[in-house]
This record gives sequence, structure tokens and C-alpha cells, in this order.
Amino acid sequence: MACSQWGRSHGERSQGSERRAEDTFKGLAIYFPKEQWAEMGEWEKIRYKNMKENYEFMTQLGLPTPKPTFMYHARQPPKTTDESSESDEEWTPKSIDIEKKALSGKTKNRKRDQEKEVSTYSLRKRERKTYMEINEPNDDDYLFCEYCLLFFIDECSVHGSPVFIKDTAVEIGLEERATLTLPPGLRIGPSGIPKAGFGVWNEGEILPPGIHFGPYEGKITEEEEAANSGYSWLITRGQNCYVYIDGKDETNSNWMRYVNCARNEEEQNLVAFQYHGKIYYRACKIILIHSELLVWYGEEYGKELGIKWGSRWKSRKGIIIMHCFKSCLTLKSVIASFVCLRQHSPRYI
Ligand SMILES: C[S@@+](CC[C@H](N)C(=O)[O-])C[C@H]1O[C@@H](n2cnc3c(N)ncnc32)[C@H](O)[C@@H]1O
Repeated sequence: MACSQWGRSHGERSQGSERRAEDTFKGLAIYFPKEQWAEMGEWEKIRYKNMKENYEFMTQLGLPTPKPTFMYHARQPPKTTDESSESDEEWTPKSIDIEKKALSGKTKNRKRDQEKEVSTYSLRKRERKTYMEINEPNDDDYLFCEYCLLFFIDECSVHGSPVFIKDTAVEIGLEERATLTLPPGLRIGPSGIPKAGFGVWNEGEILPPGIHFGPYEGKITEEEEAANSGYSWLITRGQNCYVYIDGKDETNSNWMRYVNCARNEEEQNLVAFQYHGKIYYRACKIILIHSELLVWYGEEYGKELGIKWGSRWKSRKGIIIMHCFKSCLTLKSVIASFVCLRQHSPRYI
């Protein structure tokens, strides 16, 4: 089989791979203007494909799920009948409520714009006043909507307030505190990854993309030894100022210390990021029942564990950066980095 593949001409091979790519992204192109689709990178397409699949899967299970924003703009109705959940949503009154919601959002924006115009006009007539300067938000003031693929502050204009799953409240200092803080539905047990020790499993309900866990708890320290504990995230405090949050001690940390590192993009279901000076995990895809929660620790620690994502991870970062620029923001997310002694430079995107 390998011979026949390599025996083909380059042209045939690239035609073959283009066809495979077309099959992979079948039914997706209709949601984008032709020019945008032609320019879109493969990893961005994969991301949209995952969002569409997540949405269809959740809908099939009968779970109320916000429709990804890009799916509101189909150039033509989806063709196949096996995508019935999608076609129904698109063309029957069932979806009208959701679309109305999105539209009313737009209408609100339009109204707000009109109001803005009016106030700008009326300000000219008013006396001069001194206004307080509004501070630019910090990079870690932003959250990310997994459906719109856009950053937002406080709440997404389409999908509303973010959902944070609270830990079970347990006082600091108790033996096994970390385990006791597990939110209902999660369980600590042997990891599915060989030799990785314990891990965290979902045994409750299906967890939708976009759900948040955290913050990560532990000892805040500047001591370099924290970098070697195997349980520390790096926290950024202004330019060139960093501290560690070390979850090694089970009496002052929480369950998040037990979440293992994903070995590849397919099994990663959590993203770690810094928000208001703390580390949170966000589900980047559906987390089914009986599956292990797996986060990406960052390139350096990944290497320590012998995991290499190489160009895949770089492309993924590229996508997020692109979305920052698309939404006219500069650097709007601080992706967290797990730390090890070999690591010198904290990473942002
Ligand atoms: C934050 S702890 C995770 C919880 C840990 N498994 C435990 O039982 O306490 C990080 C440590 O878990 C192990 N680990 C996490 N992800 C791993 C992976 N993908 N492969 C191998 N070991 C992993 C490594 O020993 C790493 O230093």
C-alpha cells in the first residue's frame, strides 16, 4: 500500500489529499463566503468542524445547546438528510427563537448605535465636562466563547454569561482537601494514560464546550522550587513579573491538581488560561460521561512528559491569534503554562 501511494505522481497525490480534505469538511463551506473559505487554513476549518459536530451531537442528545454563530449564515440549506438536526434547526420554526435572540442582539446593537449617534449630536450642544479616563482592560480580563470563537468581557453578546462550575467548599488545611473539593459529577481515579498516576473523570452529566472550572488552588510563591513540583502553573502579574501557584500540597490545593496532560489535540478537552490573575480550565469540546478530563500543560512541560505536538499546536495558537485580530483586539488571552525547571520564558498568545 505504501508503494502504490508513493508510486503516484505528486499531482495525483495532491489531488487525492485535496479530495480527502473536501470530504473531511463536507457541508462546512456553505457557512462561509466563498473567498473566506478559500483563504481559511486547515486548522481553522478543523476548529469549525469540531464546533459543528459538538453542536449536532449535543442536539441529537436533546440537550439545549447554543448554535455556533457561524452556523446562522448558511449560503444554502444543508443538503443531506442525516444532518437532519442541523437542517431542522435551520429551516423550521423551532430555531426561530434562537435566531430571534441573535437578531434581537443585532437589533440591540443597532439601537445602541443609534443612541450613540444621538448622544454624540447632543453632546455638541452641551457645556464642556471633564470625564474620567477609562482604563484599558487587562489581557486576563477576557474570556473566550467556544461557539463564536471570540473573546468577550463579562458576557458573550450572543451566548450570554459564562458558566463556572463551583468546587465543593472545603476548609483549608484538611487532609485530602484537594480530593474533597471535587464538584459533583467528577471523580478522581487511576488515569487512562499509562504511568500518569491519578486523573479526573467525568461521571456526572455530559459537559458542554465553554464550561469553566476553577480557579486552580494552591500556594502562591515566587520560590523556584515550585517550578519543579509537578503541580505548578505560572501566573503573570504585569510585565515581566510572575509567580507560581503550586498545587503540590493536598491540604491547600483543589481537585484541579489531578488533571493530567493531554497527549494530543484529539484527547484534549480542557484549555488552561489566566483570568483575573487566577488559572481556570475551560472545556474546549464536549466531555462525555466516563471520559477523563485532560488539559494541555504547554509546550515546555509537554516536552518534559515526552509529548510533542509540534506544528499542530503552533497552528492552533495561530488560529486564536487570528481571532484576536479579527475581533479588533490585540492580545486578549493569557494561555497558562505549567512550569518545570527547564522552562524560562512564560508563554502568551
Ligand atoms: C498535575 S499532576 C497530575 C496529577 C497526577 N497524575 C497525580 O496522580 O497526582 C502532573 C503529573 O502527572 C503526570 N502526568 C500528567 N500528564 C501526563 C501524561 N500525559 N503522561 C505521563 N504522565 C503525566 C506527571 O507525573 C506530571 O508530573
